[in-house]
Amino acid sequence: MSARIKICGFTRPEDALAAANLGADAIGLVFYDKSPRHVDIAQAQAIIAALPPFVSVVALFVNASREEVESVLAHCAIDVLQFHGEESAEFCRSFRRPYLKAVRVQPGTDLAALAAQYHDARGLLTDAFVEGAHGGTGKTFDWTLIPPQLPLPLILSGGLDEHNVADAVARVSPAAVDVSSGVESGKGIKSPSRMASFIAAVRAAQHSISPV
Ligand SMILES: O=C(O)c1ccccc1NCC(=O)[C@H](O)[C@H](O)COP(=O)(O)O
Repeated sequence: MSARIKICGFTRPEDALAAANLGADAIGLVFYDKSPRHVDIAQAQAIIAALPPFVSVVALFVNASREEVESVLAHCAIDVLQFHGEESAEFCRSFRRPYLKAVRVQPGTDLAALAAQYHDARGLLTDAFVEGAHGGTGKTFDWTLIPPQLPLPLILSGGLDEHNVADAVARVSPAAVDVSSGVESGKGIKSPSRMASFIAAVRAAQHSISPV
């Protein structure tokens, strides 16, 4: 299986279209108003409208209320929910949509227990633990903290870029990789050349692992 690629934190339709044309499988929209990559519903609708078919749209929340999540679902064509805060499994599954649970990994994080807790998630997204931040930090974490066999698909995230993603794919064999800062020219502004280099690095790493 080739690693799928999600690029997160779009604020402009043209960047999302460029990502899709370069081969990204999914784009992420941040509905968290403390993020520099935050989008409102109107911005999200414009970004989604720019996408070609078969690119998944992931809506990201940090400890949002039920009403906030439902409002986004009512107004935007969202394929997958991504929860980046302390949301319970019961809350995550209550929307009856595919969801990802993000986990900020540090020594002592029990990923196997979290995979059991969020067993109906489409995947566990592992991100770096940075005090006071919920994501989008551009920081990596110690990938050896990831157990070799998790019962959920692993989406590797946190500080990935065009220089380290091939090594990450070779070491961790994730089901997917997720990137935000590492393909930007500024907060929320995605660089087409960095996105192209990132995607090429993932594909090259995959090819060297399984050439056919
Ligand atoms: O992107 C943000 O600003 C953000 C803020 C709060 C919670 C999550 C956020 N992003 C979530 C993502 O999926 C990022 O892609 C992930 O954290 C990795 O970010 P980076 O290390 O910058 O590649």
